[in-house]
Amino acid sequence: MATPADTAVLLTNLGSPAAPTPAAVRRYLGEFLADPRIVDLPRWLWLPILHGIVLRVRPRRTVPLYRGIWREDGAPLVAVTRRQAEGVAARLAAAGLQVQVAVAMRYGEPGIAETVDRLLAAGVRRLLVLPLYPQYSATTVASTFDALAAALAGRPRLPELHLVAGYHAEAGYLDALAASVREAWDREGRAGHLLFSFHGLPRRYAAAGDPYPVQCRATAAAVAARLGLAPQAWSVAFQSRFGPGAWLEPATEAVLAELPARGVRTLQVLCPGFAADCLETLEEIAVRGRETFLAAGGERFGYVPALNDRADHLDFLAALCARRLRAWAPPC
Ligand SMILES: C=CC1=C(C)c2cc3[nH]c(cc4nc(cc5[nH]c(cc1n2)c(C)c5CCC(=O)O)C(CCC(=O)O)=C4C)c(C)c3C=C
Ligand SMILES: [Fe+2]
Ligand SMILES: [Fe+2]
Repeated sequence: MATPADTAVLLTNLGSPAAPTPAAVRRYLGEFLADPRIVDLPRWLWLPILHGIVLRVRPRRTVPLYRGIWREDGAPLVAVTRRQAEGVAARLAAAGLQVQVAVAMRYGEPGIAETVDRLLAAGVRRLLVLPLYPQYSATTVASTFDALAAALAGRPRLPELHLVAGYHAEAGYLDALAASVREAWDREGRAGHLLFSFHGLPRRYAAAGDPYPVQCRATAAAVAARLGLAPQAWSVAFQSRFGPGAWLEPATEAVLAELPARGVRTLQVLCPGFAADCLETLEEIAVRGRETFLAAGGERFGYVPALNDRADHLDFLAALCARRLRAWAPPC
């Protein structure tokens, strides 16, 4: 079945600074951390802290980390998302679906507003938005929706919209994760433990009804079942804690420091919540996480890369889009 050419698929992800420089990191963090979905403190309290302290201090720490992961084609997260879009576009075309596939970042470039403007100017009347966050969170998926709504505000003519609000239990996603672990086992041997590390979240967001931690645990359990892992051979932890206050536990950093004392000498870490490798995986886990585990007495540490542009990942993402597009009744 052919879908009209006035249909577009928009793949979105979080975004990265435009360059690994203090000014670019400050600009990116300023946009990111001013999002009330990310930091829900009252504006009168948070904005002076953000501008007076965080944006002065944090770039000093993270610019060198971004420099360490930067590649010829820029920030890994953005470069990988572009490759994902190319792969999804090729697969949808091969399946007979005539759609444009575009990329936008929630923070930084290319922005959601400019991308939506461009698509609408090109005649797009139906927009399928796929935020590349497998586990739903208000901080990510709902924030993407907010940006989309802002981009459309005041327009006389809105497109039809479809938002994919997570895919944590989709078989194609879980199969690709399990395959990526099996390939790591073939490459470097099977470690004594598999740690599933997800990006963390303030505990009060989960208490207010964000299903994110429940979905993270469900994803991990489903992958562990596919791999036939015994209960003691895997566990879940949450990384990338930011600021004071209680975040989801256990913290990845603490688990990495404790595992050797619990008899785990060889470890592999999988980060299923990240559709593309980024600062939080390539630096926080693959570099700093490794150091923490080895310094605590661990002997072998392996980071299993994100699904990135693996063929099975792109097959799954394209199939997900195709299913939603085909179920979308033609406009009257
Ligand atoms: C209160 C702060 C933060 C919340 C809540 C949060 C949720 C959240 N983030 C991701 C995915 C990513 N986060 C990334 C970087 C990053 N995250 C925060 C803070 C919060 N995230 C900061 C300040 C940063 C920037 C880096 C730093 O200064 O430490 C990234 C990587 C970006 C990159 O450029 O590579 C991703 C991806 C999810 C999935 C999530 C909620 C579930
Ligand atoms: Fe984050
Ligand atoms: Fe981090």
